[in-house]
Amino acid sequence: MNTLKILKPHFKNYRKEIIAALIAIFVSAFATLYQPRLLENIQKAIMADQQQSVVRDGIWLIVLGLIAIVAGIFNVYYAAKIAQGVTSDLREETYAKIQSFSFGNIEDFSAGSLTTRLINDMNQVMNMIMQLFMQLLRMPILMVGSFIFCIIIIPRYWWATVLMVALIIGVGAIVLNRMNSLFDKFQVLMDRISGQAQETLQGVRVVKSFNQGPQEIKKFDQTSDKLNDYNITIGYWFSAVMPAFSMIAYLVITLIIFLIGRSITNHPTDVAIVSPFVNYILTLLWTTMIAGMTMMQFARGLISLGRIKEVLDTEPDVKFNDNAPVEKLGGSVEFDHVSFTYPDGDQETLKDISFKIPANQMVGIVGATGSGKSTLAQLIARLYDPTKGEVKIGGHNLKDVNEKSLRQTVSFVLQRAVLFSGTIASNLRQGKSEAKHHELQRAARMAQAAEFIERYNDTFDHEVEERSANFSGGQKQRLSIARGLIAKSPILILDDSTSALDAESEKKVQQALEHEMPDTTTFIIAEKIVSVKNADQILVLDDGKLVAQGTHEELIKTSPVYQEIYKTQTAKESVGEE
Ligand SMILES: Nc1ncnc2c1ncn2[C@@H]1O[C@H](COP(=O)(O)OP(=O)(O)OP(=O)(O)O)[C@@H](O)[C@H]1O
Repeated sequence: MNTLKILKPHFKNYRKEIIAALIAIFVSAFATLYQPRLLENIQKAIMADQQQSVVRDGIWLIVLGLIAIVAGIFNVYYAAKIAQGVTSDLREETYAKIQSFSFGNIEDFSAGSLTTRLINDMNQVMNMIMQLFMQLLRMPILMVGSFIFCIIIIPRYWWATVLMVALIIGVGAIVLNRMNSLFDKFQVLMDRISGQAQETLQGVRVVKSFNQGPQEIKKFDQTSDKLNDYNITIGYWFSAVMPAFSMIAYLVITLIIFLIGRSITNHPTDVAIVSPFVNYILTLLWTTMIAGMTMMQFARGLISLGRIKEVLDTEPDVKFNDNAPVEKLGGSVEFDHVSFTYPDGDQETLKDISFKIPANQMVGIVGATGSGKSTLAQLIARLYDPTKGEVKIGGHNLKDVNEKSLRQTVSFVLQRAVLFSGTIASNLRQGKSEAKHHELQRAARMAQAAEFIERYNDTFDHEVEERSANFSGGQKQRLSIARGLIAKSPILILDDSTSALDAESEKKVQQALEHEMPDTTTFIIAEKIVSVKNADQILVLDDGKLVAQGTHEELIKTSPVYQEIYKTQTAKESVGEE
């Protein structure tokens, strides 16, 4: 029930709709309940030959029927409005929360799981709210009402009604219990099958190029078959339980008719109560069944709501200081005894790193694969916080700054170029929303992207398809570099961002950075030393430690790690040349 609390603030926005839905529930329930009573009156009036009463109650019967229909329509309308509105607000709240998450938070949940929660779980919650305002509140009224009327109509046989309710609840509880465990397993398999489909479709190129299609189909089929088995078992239970409930109800009805038949000479008007009694008993039967099914759906909705609550209850593990002024922080970068362990890691990825970089320098970061280069860069952009030590930009500890200040100061071009569906312009403007056309042109020219953009008839308005499937790896990298350059931030990080560029283009990008952005501190993470040879200084990482710092000329003389990397790379190149 604690879980339901997260809906409370959202329900407050739909007070009027909730009141309207509740009124509709009461009206439709009352109208439904009172119709058999009118039927009883009509039958009694017919038996007593009271023509006027027959007409009057007949008209009332029709009016009540119409009221029930109209109230039912209103009920569905308002229930849908509340369910859709509340879910949409909750989805927006959850999405905003996810946006505040650090990389670490997102990795903890996994991006796939967060997507499932935002879409599948939200749908379950929507159904749950819809059921709450359509069935869950209406069914108890109808159940209690028809139970009471059953007893009022034939008080001397009250025990028959009680017997039926007891039997139905008993059988229902056994089935509900069994169904719940089946639904749990069903849900787990559903998650698995959607995960499998998502993974395979996202990696469709790998699947096809390694001819993994048949294996993937087999894996998918296995899960799908299991899902089918559960579906069939659930179907069996359903197909057995409905007739069982009906059988119980009809046994009770037969019993009552038998008992009434036996005493009809003493109570001749009892003929008129048979049909309303049957009506109430059947209402009691179907409302109990619907209540049971609704409760099952509600339970599934609660599980989904719990999964959403987990997201909302998670505190972002990187918190910014909203009270600090929004300003550009300056271009100097300092690491003061920084160590870092990934949230799910068991050993330090960065170990006691200290360095100071003055503003406007070009800095290379080199080291073997896995030595911690990207991790170090991510700490400058505060995608993670150091486990020990401090990272400072322009003399400010990053823990004390406003998020806007940091984003205005640091532009990060990631190792894997990611573009969003839209246009080339909309992607570049993610770096600076108000960028003018000439600024787009300038950034594209510096990133060596202008040439291929100009070839499109619609240039910067050219469409970027979903997952940027209509661009080559090199084109994506150039566009993502242009996006990083557009804001002219004081600090620019290029994390192996030129790896898909040919040597000539890479050189041109670097020259453009040097000449056109002299007021920028640029970090270039590179696999190849040749990419950073001209940097003002180079940081050399080895197994998470900063083992050397200096210019290429200095390092080639003093750093064994650097010499080793350089030797291997030049040896490879000369073998390649031969
Ligand atoms: N998100 C993560 N969670 C846990 N461990 C990680 C994560 N990202 C990287 N690591 C680990 O941290 C270490 C350093 O990774 P990092 O990406 O910083 O290296 P790198 O020097 O940039 O490598 P490369 O040159 O291959 O890009 C690696 O051992 C890697 O397995």
